[in-house]
Amino acid sequence: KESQAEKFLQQHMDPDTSTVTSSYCNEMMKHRNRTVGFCKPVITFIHQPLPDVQVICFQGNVRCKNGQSNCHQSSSKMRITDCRLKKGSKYPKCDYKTQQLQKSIIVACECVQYETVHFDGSV
Ligand SMILES: Nc1ncnc2c1ncn2[C@@H]1O[C@H](C(=O)NS(=O)(=O)C[C@H]2[C@@H](O)[C@H](n3ccc(=O)[nH]c3=O)O[C@@H]2CO)[C@@H](O)[C@H]1O
Repeated sequence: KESQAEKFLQQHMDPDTSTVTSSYCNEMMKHRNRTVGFCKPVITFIHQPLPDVQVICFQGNVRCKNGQSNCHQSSSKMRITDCRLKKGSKYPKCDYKTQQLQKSIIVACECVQYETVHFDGSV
């Protein structure tokens, strides 16, 4: 069974892509088998080297959306792509809008290895 940290990498990391095409999200959601069983409403992919993301666990500590206090906000903007489910798309035809952005991101970190385990949002 993959750990939360491995799941985060699988679900959110794409360091090798710098610019995306309009079909990026639909392709990624298929390749990363993120559309198993239902269409996830929002998924963000991060186009930064892994160390740039792991260091966020040592940056601004902020409250998570779920009230936990182990979220951290990146002190610099990150190159990301937001994939948002288009209205009216029905599983298994999950149709996503691709939006490339540069924003500060908020992730949750596990205190043990200080690994990113959850994407909380971007601001
Ligand atoms: N503080 C914590 N500390 C430790 N663990 C924590 C904590 N909080 C949750 N987990 C765990 O994380 C796991 C998980 O997958 N949570 S998830 O909410 O579904 C992820 C969201 C995110 O993937 C995506 N999204 C959302 C916005 C956006 O801009 N971009 C974007 O991609 O949508 C999803 C739903 O919002 C789950 O096991 C939960 O228990």
